[in-house]
Amino acid sequence: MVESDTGTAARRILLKLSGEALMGGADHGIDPAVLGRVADEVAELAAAGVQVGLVIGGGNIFRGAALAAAGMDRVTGDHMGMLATVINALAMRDALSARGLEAGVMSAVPMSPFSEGFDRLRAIRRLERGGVVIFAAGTGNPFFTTDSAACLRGIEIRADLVLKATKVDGVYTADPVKDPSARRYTRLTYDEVLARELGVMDLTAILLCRDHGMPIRVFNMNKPGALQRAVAGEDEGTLVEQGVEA
Ligand SMILES: Nc1ncnc2c1ncn2[C@@H]1O[C@H](COP(=O)(O)OP(=O)(O)OP(=O)(O)O)[C@@H](O)[C@H]1O
Ligand SMILES: O=c1ccn([C@@H]2O[C@H](COP(=O)(O)O)[C@@H](O)[C@H]2O)c(=O)[nH]1
Repeated sequence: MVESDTGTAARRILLKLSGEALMGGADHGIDPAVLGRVADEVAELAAAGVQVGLVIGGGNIFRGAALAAAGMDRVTGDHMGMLATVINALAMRDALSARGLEAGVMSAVPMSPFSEGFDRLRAIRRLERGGVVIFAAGTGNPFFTTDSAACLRGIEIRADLVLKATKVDGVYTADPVKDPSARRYTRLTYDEVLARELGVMDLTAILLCRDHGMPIRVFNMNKPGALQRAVAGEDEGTLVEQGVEA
């Protein structure tokens, strides 16, 4: 367990990693240095007794909406996007296994022999004995995203919180990549994110967390130590939860 005197330390987390962030400086694919650094951080958490479930996006390979905008059938595009998340999950399993962790991929769609199928109780048992579970293929359904999959799996495995690791420092008044004058929130309620349509996560995911009281912390995965601080309950990025005014 990671200790903190500034907040509640999480015992079990669902960590959502942006696929796009895995590209590093490239314009697609997986940068082995970024993959290795993230795997090191996950291994550090596991060694400290934190139970880690992972969901990785697919934006470094394919996104269904982008494929549809280029003329492809949307459902086929989403299937390709879900397959992209499986590729990322396999890469992460390899990196975690190389660090001595018991790491398994559980796919939302049958993918034998590449991956096991999703099994909630088996996932919880693996987490309880110190293993890491990577939930792949999103929710298994088109028209969803891996943000929703992360919140769904987080709720299913009874995680203490969902951590969204992304390329920006938290949730802002507007997309900070497009608007340099955007200001970061420290805390927000689910309803504030929904009412202000803050685009860092899809709103379906926020609704799901609101309905099940699952807190979400958004933080920058490229900031050294940010993951550890987020798990320790320290003031890092933006916390989205019930009933706390901004
Ligand atoms: N209000 C906002 N606050 C913060 N970020 C925002 C906001 N609106 C839009 N964004 C953008 O949302 C992005 C979140 O992207 P991220 O790559 O983490 O998500 P993803 O689409 O879930 O993952 P993937 O890269 O795998 O598709 C940020 O990089 C940021 O540019
Ligand atoms: O439940 C899901 C999750 C994802 N998809 C498709 O995969 C890509 C990649 O996921 P990101 O969250 O964008 O990283 C997504 O764009 C969808 O096309 C899905 O269909 N269902």
